[in-house]
Amino acid sequence: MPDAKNSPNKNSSTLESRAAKALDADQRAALFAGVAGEPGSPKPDPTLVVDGISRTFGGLKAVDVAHLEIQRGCITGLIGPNGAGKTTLFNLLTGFDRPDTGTWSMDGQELGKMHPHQVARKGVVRTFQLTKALSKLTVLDNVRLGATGQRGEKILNTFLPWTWKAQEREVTERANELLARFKLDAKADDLAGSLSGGQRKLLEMARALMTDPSVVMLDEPMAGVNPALTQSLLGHIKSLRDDGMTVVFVEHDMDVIRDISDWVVVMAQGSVIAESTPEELSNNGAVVDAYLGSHHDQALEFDADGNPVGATAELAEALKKAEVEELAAGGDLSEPEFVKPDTTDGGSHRAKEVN
Ligand SMILES: Nc1ncnc2c1ncn2[C@@H]1O[C@H](COP(=O)(O)OP(=O)(O)OP(=O)(O)O)[C@@H](O)[C@H]1O
Repeated sequence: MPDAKNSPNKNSSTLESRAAKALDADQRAALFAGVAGEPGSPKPDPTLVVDGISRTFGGLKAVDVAHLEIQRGCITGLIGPNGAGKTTLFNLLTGFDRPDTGTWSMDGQELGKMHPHQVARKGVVRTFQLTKALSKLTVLDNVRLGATGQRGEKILNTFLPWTWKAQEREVTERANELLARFKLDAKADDLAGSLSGGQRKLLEMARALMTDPSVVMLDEPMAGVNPALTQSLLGHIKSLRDDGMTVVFVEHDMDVIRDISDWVVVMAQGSVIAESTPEELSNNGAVVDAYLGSHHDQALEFDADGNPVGATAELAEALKKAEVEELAAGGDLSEPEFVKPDTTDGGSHRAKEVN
C-alpha cells in the first residue's frame, strides 16, 4: 500500500482540487484591481510573504527588501537591471543562500533556516538561470531525481524492498507523465547532455514539478531558448497557473513580461523599487530610470562601416531626436570650445575653456 505522505502521486486529489480553484483572467484582473502599485503593497490572498530580508557580499548590499507579498494562483514577473539582486533573492527564499536578516513564509509557515530540499517539501521549488541537468544521466533519470522523501532512502526500508520498489514505480510513472506534459517523452532515454537549451529548460521544469509544488520560481526560463521554443515555454508557464500554482519568474524581455504576468515586481540595487500591473509598467518613471541607468555604461557597438548597431543605434537615434527637440525649442547645441592643453605652465595639462 503506497505511503500517501511520501508518494510522488500522493496528491492527485490535491492536484485536482487546486486546479479546480485556478483563477481565470477576469478573476485575476479583479484581484489586482484594488492593489496599490507601490513597493511592498499588500495582496488580497498572498502565499509568500517576505519581511526585512537582506544579504550583503563584502560591502555590497545585494538584497535589501523591506516587504514583499506574492499573490496566490497568479504569475508574478520579477524584473530589474543586471545585478539588481533577483537571483540572490531567489537563492535566499529557496534555501540556497542564507540572509543576514529577514523572515519569509508560505501560507504562514516560516521557511527561513530551511535547506533547499526542506523548502521544496513545503511546496516552494525553483529552477536556475543556468540549467542544472546532469548531462551523463538520461532525461528520465534527471526528472526522477526531482522526487524527494523517498522511502528507499531510509535505512529500515532497505530491509523492506517491496516498499521502495512500489515507490520506484510511482516515481517513474510520475516522471513519465511530466515528460509527456513537456513533450520530452520521446527523449526519455536520451542523455540529458544531448538536449537543446530550450529542452533543458523544460527538463528543469519537469523535475521541479516532481514534488507537486504550490509555488514555482523560474529564474530566466527563456534565456538561451530559440524562438521556436519560446511560445511553447510560455504556454507551459501559463499551464502551471491553470493548474492553480503560483509562479514567480525572472525575465528581461518586456514583451514576455506583458504577455504572461498578472503582476510585476521591479528590483534595482537590491530593493523593490516598483510594483504594478504589466499594463502600467511603462508609465512608471522608477522603472524607466532603473533600466536607463543600467545602460549608461553599456559598451558602444559599431559595424565595419562605423555605423552604430543594436542598442548603440537606438541610443544614437534617441540623441538625434533630443537634439532636434532642443533646436526646435530654440536651444543651442554648440559645444564649449577647448584649446589644446597649455604645456608651458610647468607641466599642467589642464584644458582651458574659451568663452
Ligand atoms: N556569491 C556572490 N559573491 C559576491 N557577490 C555576489 C554573489 N552573488 C551575487 N553577487 C552580487 O550581488 C549583486 C546581485 O546579483 P544577482 O545575481 O542577484 O543580480 P540579478 O538581478 O539576478 O542579475 P542578472 O539579471 O544579471 O542575473 C551583483 O552585484 C552580484 O555581483
